[in-house]
Parts: sequence; structure tokens; C-alpha cells
Amino acid sequence: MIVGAGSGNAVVDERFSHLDVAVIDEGPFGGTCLNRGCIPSKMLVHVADLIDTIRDAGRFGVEARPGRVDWPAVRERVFGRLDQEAAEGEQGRRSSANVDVFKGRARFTGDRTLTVGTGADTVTVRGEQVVVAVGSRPAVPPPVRDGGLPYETSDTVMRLDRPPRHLAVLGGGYIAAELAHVFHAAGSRITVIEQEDTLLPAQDETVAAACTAIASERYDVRTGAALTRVEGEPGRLRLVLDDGPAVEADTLLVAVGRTLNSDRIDAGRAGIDLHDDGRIVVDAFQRTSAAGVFALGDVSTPFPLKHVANREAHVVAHNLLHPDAPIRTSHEAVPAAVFTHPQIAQVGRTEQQCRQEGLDYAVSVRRFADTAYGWALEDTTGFCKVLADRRTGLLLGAHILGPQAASLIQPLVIAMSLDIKALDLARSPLWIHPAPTEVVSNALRDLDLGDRKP
Ligand SMILES: Cc1cc2nc3c(=O)[nH]c(=O)nc-3n(C[C@H](O)[C@H](O)[C@H](O)COP(=O)(O)OP(=O)(O)OC[C@H]3O[C@@H](n4cnc5c(N)ncnc54)[C@H](O)[C@@H]3O)c2cc1C
Ligand SMILES: NC(=O)c1ccc[n+]([C@@H]2O[C@H](COP(=O)([O-])OP(=O)(O)OC[C@H]3O[C@@H](n4cnc5c(N)ncnc54)[C@H](O)[C@@H]3O)[C@@H](O)[C@H]2O)c1
Repeated sequence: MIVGAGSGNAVVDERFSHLDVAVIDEGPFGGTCLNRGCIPSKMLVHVADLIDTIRDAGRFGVEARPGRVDWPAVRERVFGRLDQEAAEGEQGRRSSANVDVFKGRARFTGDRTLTVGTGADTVTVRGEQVVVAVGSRPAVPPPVRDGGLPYETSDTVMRLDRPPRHLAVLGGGYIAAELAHVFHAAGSRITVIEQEDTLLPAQDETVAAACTAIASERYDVRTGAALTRVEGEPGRLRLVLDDGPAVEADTLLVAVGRTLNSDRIDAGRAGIDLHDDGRIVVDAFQRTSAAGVFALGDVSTPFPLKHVANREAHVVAHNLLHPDAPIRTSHEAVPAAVFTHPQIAQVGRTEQQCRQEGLDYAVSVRRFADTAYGWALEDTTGFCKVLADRRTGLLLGAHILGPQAASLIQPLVIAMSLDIKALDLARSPLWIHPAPTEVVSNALRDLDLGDRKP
């Protein structure tokens, strides 16, 4: 039984054709990523990048001005395609001879036993092996929940009929950064309210400071501010903060993190243990505390990212089929990117974590502006920052803010996951000139690791 047809749906392939499989989901197939997460947001970010590029063209001696953004056409390009993908995904499962699809909310009633749906339509499903992949949903803090006024989340905002005139974004993390970029480009005025002292506060301190400065040039940024109440009426909201003037906006986007769906499945009735933060407890083989029950993705992982959920699904599939030779999930060197303009990418520790852990580390920061490709781009804000252990010469972390950061981070991820020393990575392979990767090789080369060989 697969509970959750987001990343859970990827577990089952032709290797399972000898088994009876149940796939259960209360929503569209493909889960958060396909329907309301990674994919629609990145398809919209591409449009925003396009608009920003046109706006910026004057700096390159090109006369150009963005025309009117046809939002319904933009939205239709995205969801016309994705809604069809979700429907085809479900249909594909329904047409498999060995798969039964159950639509509705699942809850455990006992050992490897679930009910699906409510009232007269409730069915009971029992399996020998269970995969719990029920993911997460947007968290909504009390001042918004109790205010009784309309608000949007990432589940709804991308499907609005028109861009807001003034969008207030509560939270300054991943979703805020990407969707503020989208709606700013589409013509909305943006105010971002973040309770910490910088935007993206979980990023490396140099990155968080730089992206806060960049965002402050485009948006009204309120850091160190907590929302106390939402007043007004639909379309004329007044957000009262504990610090600074109130924010007037027609639309509120809540982006303050995620609530795990483990609170809706009666996990305890199946003997499935939870961490204090609601995550399902799993071992390195993705096994829960209940025999025959595995979990993966946002509901159990310390890294709620799609590429991590995909890897965990691969591990679960193997371990379901080969219980005598199970494989482990590695959460070493997990990369992540924020698809803003400019992009941000990271892997490993931040500098503040290196300091807190008392590590003996070297740090090097090189600017895109000091590379030939940076000249071509007229870049003024981008950089690559690398941190390495002085004792071992291995990378501890890497952080890139700038064009194509999500791709430029990959050699550094490879070095960290294969234990390649920072200076070996700088010196051994040839790095193409004058590609943007030169900012990475330059940063690595500048690390002071007590080894000054050319
Ligand atoms: C706006 C946004 C942008 C994102 N962008 C990125 C990105 O660029 N890169 C990245 O790596 N990650 C991104 N993420 C995170 C990524 O989407 C998640 O980490 C990933 O989708 C988690 O997959 P999952 O299978 O664990 O959960 P989900 O995809 O949420 O799947 C869970 C499924 O379980 C179903 N379900 C839940 N409870 C029940 C129940 N009781 N009974 C039956 N069915 C149930 C749900 O309907 C859903 O289909 C983004 C997230 C958001 C919200
Ligand atoms: N590109 C990507 O990989 C990508 C993009 C979007 C989302 N995601 C995933 O989705 C998750 C959820 O994204 P998110 O942006 O909702 O969460 P987040 O954890 O990235 O950021 C939430 C922010 O809201 C702030 N906050 C919390 N409560 C607040 C309050 N009451 N008032 C003001 N600020 C408050 C936090 O300090 C934090 O900075 C991410 O952690 C990430 O795993 C990934």
C-alpha cells in the first residue's frame, strides 16, 4: 500500500508487477511538487526571469521594455500542462492490471490497516507492506487563522485570476523569495514580513545579508517583525505588526513553513512513532518503528526537498524488494537552490555552523564580477563562497549567489559526496574559460589550506 501519490507514486514500477498494489491519495497524483510546488513555481519563475531580463536590457545597450503580462495565458501554460500530467498519472495507475487506486483521506486503524474516505464511502485496506508518503501542507499561524479574513498559500496563489495589486508575504524563506520574484515581475507591489533579522535566515550569513539587500531594493522588506493581527475586509487587509507601521495590502500570502500530514493519519494506531516535530521516525533504511511500514519524503525527512524525497523513494523501492540486502539513504551533502533572480544555491555547512561547531576552517569568497563571464553579464552582486576543513582539506560547505547558481553548485556537491579535496578539485580538472564555473574554481583556488602549490 502506497499512502500518498506524490513521491510515493515513484516507488512502484515494473519490478512490482508480481504484487497487488494499492495507491491511495486524497488529492491529484503527483503531490505537492507537480501540482502546487516545485514545478509550477519554476515555470512561473522562468517567466519572471524573462521579464527581469527585458527590464535590464538597457544596461547592455539594448532598447527593450516588457509588454503587458497576460497572466491568464501565463497561468494556462503552466496549469494546462500540469493538470493534464496529474490526470494522466492517475489514469496510468488505474490502467495497470496489478494496481488499485483509492481516492480519499487515509487513516490507520491498526497494524498495516487503513480506512480511506469518510461516511458510507469508507473502505478498509490492508497490506503486507506499507509506504507512508503523505507529505506536508502550508502552516498557517494563529493571527491569520483566527483573523477570519481571506489569505493565500502556495497551494492557491499560483492559480489566482490576476496578480495582486499589493501582495503582502508573511515569511521570508524559500517560498516567499520565489513567489515574491514571480509576482513582482508580474506587476504586483510586494511587502515581505520576516520575523528574523534577515530574509532566508537559514542560509549562510553572507548569502542572507546579500539577498536581504537585493530584495530591499525591489520590495518593502520588514525584518524582525511579527504579525499580531489581520484587520480590514477582503481585498483591503491591514496587517498589524509588533514592530513598525501596519501593512495595507489586497492579498496576503502565508509562507511560514510547513505542517506535516502525520497529524492526520492516526500513526499511533499502527505503532508508527513520531519525533517531537511530527516527523515519522525512520532508520537509515527508511523503516518506521512498525514492522513492514516504511516512510519517505517531507513526512519523515530532515530535508524537505523533492530530490531528497526521490532518493528516499528509490531506497524504499529497493528495500521492499530486497529485505535481505537493504540499502541506506545518505543525507550527506544535500544541495538546495532558491530560484530567485539571482539564484541562490548551497550545500553543506554555513559559516555560522562552522563557527558554532568550533571547526578549524578556511573560507574564500570570489565575485562573479572578477571573472570574464561576470563581465559579460555585468554582474554586480554575485559570489561563490567555499568553506574547507584545514585539517583534512575537504569541503565543509559551499554557497553561491548569482546567475545559474543552481547548476554551478553541482561540482561542489560532487566533491563533497565523493570526498574530493577542495584543492584537488581546483587544480586537477580543467575548468572551461570563460564559463561561469570559473567563479567556482577561483574560490576553491583561493582557499588558504597551508598548501600554496600552483
Ligand atoms: C511552492 C513550493 C515550491 C517548492 N519548490 C521546490 C524546489 O524547487 N525544489 C525542491 O527540491 N523542493 C521544492 N519544494 C518541496 C517539495 O515540493 C517537497 O519536498 C516534495 O514535494 C515532498 O514530496 P512528498 O512526496 O513527501 O510529499 P507530497 O508531494 O506533498 O505528497 C504527499 C501526497 O500525500 C497525499 N496525502 C496527504 N495526506 C494524506 C492522507 N491522509 N490520505 C491520503 N493521501 C494523503 C497528498 O494529497 C499528496 O498527494 C517546494 C514546495 C513548495 C510548497
Ligand atoms: N527551491 C526549493 O527547493 C524550494 C522552494 C520552495 C519551498 N521549498 C521547501 O518548502 C519548505 C517550505 O517553504 P517556506 O518558505 O514556507 O518555509 P521556510 O522554512 O523556507 O521559511 C519560512 C520563513 O518564515 C519565517 N516565519 C515563520 N513564522 C513566521 C511568522 N509568524 N511571521 C513572520 N515570519 C515567520 C521563518 O523565520 C522562515 O524564515 C522549505 O523549507 C523547503 O524545504 C523548497
